[in-house]
Amino acid sequence: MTRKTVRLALSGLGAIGGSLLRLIADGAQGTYSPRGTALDLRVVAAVDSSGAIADAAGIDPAPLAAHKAAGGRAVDLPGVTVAGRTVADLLAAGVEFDLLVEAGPGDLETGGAGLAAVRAARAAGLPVVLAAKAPLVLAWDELTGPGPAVAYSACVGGALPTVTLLRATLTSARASKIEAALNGTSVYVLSLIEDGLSPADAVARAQATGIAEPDPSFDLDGWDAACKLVILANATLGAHARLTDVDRTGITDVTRDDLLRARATGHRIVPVGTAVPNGTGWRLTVAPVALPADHPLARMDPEEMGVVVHTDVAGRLCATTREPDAVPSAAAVLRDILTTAG
Ligand SMILES: NC(=O)C1=CN([C@@H]2O[C@H](COP(=O)(O)OP(=O)(O)OC[C@H]3O[C@@H](n4cnc5c(N)ncnc54)[C@H](O)[C@@H]3O)[C@@H](O)[C@H]2O)C=CC1
Ligand SMILES: N[C@@H](CC=O)C(=O)O
Repeated sequence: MTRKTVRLALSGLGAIGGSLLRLIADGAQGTYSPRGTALDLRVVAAVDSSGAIADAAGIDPAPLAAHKAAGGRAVDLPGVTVAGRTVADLLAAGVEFDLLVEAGPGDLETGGAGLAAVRAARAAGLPVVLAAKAPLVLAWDELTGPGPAVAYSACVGGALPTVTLLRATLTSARASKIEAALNGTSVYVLSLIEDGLSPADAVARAQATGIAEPDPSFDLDGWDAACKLVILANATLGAHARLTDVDRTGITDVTRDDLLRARATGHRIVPVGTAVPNGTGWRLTVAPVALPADHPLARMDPEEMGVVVHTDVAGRLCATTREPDAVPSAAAVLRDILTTAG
């Protein structure tokens, strides 16, 4: 069996980055890639809002995760070299790595530090695994065009391999509609409000799980769902969509009375991203929708996300995933690392 060391740079050390570090510490080393190579994953660089750190011998992932979980700054971790503030600084300082994982906050205006990090890595010939969606949504053609690989399965429904599933299905069938409830925070928050929690308490509970965005309005106003719909539509329908193409309504105006009234008439209000053909392309919408109780997305439990694809000849395909915290998305990042580097 071939063994290969993969040197990782990890940008973003929060819920996703921390969970990934713990997965690596718990035994991802030696994990077999899809091509059968045994991979030894070594974190040689890490970046958070305090700056960039490096150690060519490897930064022990468990102490780094514990340091961050305790509120520490990366640059204060004992025994590492501080090498500037960004991924570009790491590269300029001669820090060598094989793959960048981008798990920092998203900036939907400019792409922010995340997009800059991805561009720096690719300019250096390095592949990238994304948890952050903003770089992909803003620079779709660039990041999916020629150049080093960019893997992004964690961006579109956590551990649920939505893109793989839809691409396989649509090889021999045409989609007449896609329905995607892929913002876990909105699904969870609406369920808690229906159970009687105040909106503020419901959001606080979602934040405590680690699934909410650093700024939860990114979830509640439908931005995260819109990003996921754009990525899904571009990756599987060839939609060439941008964020501005999505007709977006968040969940903040949905009240407990609305939720209970829907229940009383045999419905459930679910935040859904929908893609339907509009003659020339695809009409993309994100909105809370009252679905009949027997609809697959109405049957989800509060911690589930799901996707439904209606086709001409392959029937109606549904898939759901239960993700109570950020670990399944970190597992999706790990899956992309193994697939990309193995
Ligand atoms: N939490 C989840 O379940 C999922 C999150 N994502 C995406 O992954 C990304 C990270 O999410 P979380 O870990 O939940 O966020 P988080 O808020 O828990 O962590 C963000 C991390 O980024 C760091 N950071 C801030 N500014 C930075 C900069 N300029 N350069 C590098 N790092 C910087 C922070 O110090 C923190 O360590 C987001 O883009 C999110 O949309 C994707 C799938 C699931
Ligand atoms: N904030 C997101 C996390 C994953 O993308 C969500 O709630 O689904």
